Amino acid sequence: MKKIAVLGAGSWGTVLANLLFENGNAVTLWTRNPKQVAEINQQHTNQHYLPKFQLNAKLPATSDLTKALTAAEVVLFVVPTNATRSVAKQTVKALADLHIKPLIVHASKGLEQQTHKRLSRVLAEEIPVQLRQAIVVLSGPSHAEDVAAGDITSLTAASADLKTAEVIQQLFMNDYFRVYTNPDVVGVEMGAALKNVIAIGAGALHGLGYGDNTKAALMTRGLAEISRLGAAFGANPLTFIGLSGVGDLIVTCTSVHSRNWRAGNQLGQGQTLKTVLQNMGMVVEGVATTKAAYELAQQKEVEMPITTAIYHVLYQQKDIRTEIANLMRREGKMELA
Ligand SMILES: NC(=O)C1=CN([C@@H]2O[C@H](COP(=O)(O)OP(=O)(O)OC[C@H]3O[C@@H](n4cnc5c(N)ncnc54)[C@H](O)[C@@H]3O)[C@@H](O)[C@H]2O)C=CC1
Ligand SMILES: O=C(CO)COP(=O)(O)O
Repeated sequence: MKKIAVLGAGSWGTVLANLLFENGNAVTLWTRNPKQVAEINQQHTNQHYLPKFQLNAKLPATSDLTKALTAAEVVLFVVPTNATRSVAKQTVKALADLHIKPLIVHASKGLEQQTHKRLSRVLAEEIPVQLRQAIVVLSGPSHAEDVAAGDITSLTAASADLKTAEVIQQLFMNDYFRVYTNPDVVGVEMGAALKNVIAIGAGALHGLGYGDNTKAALMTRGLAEISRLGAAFGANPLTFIGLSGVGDLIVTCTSVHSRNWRAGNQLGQGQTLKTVLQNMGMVVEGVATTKAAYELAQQKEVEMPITTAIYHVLYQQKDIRTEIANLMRREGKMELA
């Protein structure tokens, strides 16, 4: 049993907080939105992010960060990628004032827009080592809606410090939630971030009316790109055939729960990116990560034709069908090169 602060009450933070609570931990869920706090504490629901889900009536929420962090042994960050640095900055003073040195975990999936950094690096930069223990990344194929329904789910806890990853593994495991460990933090975070880009592509193909062959081709060649860029940053290529690679790619490219897939689907049906993002009401991580991935690929001279095509559509208003045609007209290649 541990004292845990979960920071972020979107769909994923809410479900993870509930799961950790029902696993017997003392959990406090933090959100900046006082109305959401009142709803969680009084109705035990979070209608905007998780319609129909009834939370454990004893799970407490607060908008007071210091209160959430009091005596915390584990702090779980689950805010969108581009909010992680600012939330980490806010925790630092509280950690110092409270004289605590918790384990740090994050379960978000993206590359920071301005710096293109992975989130474990962002957290390591913002939270000094004297205020924290090791950092663990929790990732894998896991839509909040399915976990809320008790669907069997497997994830990976990645850390350079495997002993700490094992602590986190034990905290989350139960009859429907199985966690593996992995020392390859780079591979796990790159797989998690980059699959969102390919999921936008998979949704777009669906919206345009393409069939299963096309989607399988996109996912497979998308995985080749993810692996190439990840390897250029030192990832173990085998990580990409694991839960945070192909596993998460499959679920995000095929599930109607995926915000990235749904955004792509609507783009494929002819809606503008602006309208799609306005109507989603939740984070679509793949949009910012597409730009980061495109720029990293240029920097590292890694070939990422699908990511480049998606970048053209999202950031240069190029036509999706023309981009698909251009991809198909490239010269023939060796598959494993
Ligand atoms: N929803 C899911 O099924 C899964 C989501 N994830 C990842 O978890 C992360 C969070 O996703 P969701 O919970 O789905 O997002 P969401 O869009 O459902 O909710 C985001 C939450 O963060 C809060 N927030 C946004 N900006 C903030 C800021 N600047 N400061 C403080 N709080 C802020 C919002 O108020 C909201 O409570 C993302 O990186 C996503 O890729 C990972 C696995 C599954
Ligand atoms: O990461 C996820 C599932 O593993 C969630 O994907 P979306 O952000 O596309 O909903």
